[in-house]
Amino acid sequence: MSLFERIGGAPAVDAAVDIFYRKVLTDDRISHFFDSVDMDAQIAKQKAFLTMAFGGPNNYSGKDMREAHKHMNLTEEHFNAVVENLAATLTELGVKEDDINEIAGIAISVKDDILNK
Ligand code: HEM
Repeated sequence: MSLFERIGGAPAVDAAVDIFYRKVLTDDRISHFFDSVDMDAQIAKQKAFLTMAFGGPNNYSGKDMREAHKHMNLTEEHFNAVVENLAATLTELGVKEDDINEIAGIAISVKDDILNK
């Protein structure tokens, strides 16, 4: 069973991304990055991206991670804040610790791209 199926499929990813961005937008460390972002579009892209990253159906047609974040001057602290908000969201939704660790590992695997290193 894929990670996508284990955590509860599309309804679980939908719930997770909605709660995740609510947290991000109230997190002073990172909310400013989203000031002029169309959040409905962002939420849709993130749902498609995470679905693909978790081994679900691949309908992601957005930018690759390096291209998407290139001009933001993101630091390790920004990256860690995002992962923290994602892990807190998954914990709230009752996702098992092993699965959260696997998801954190996926996030870390794209870290150098996100930070443009
Ligand atoms: C594991 C880490 C991350 C993942 C998987 C991720 C994923 C994505 C995806 C899929 C997009 C849409 C790309 C597109 O427009 O086609 C995006 C855009 C964006 N990301 Fe991330 N991201 C991550 C980390 C971060 C961090 C650390 C920040 C800032 C704190 C950030 C801020 C943004 C912003 C502001 C956009 C919108 C760009 C725009 O529409 O102008 N992301 N991200």
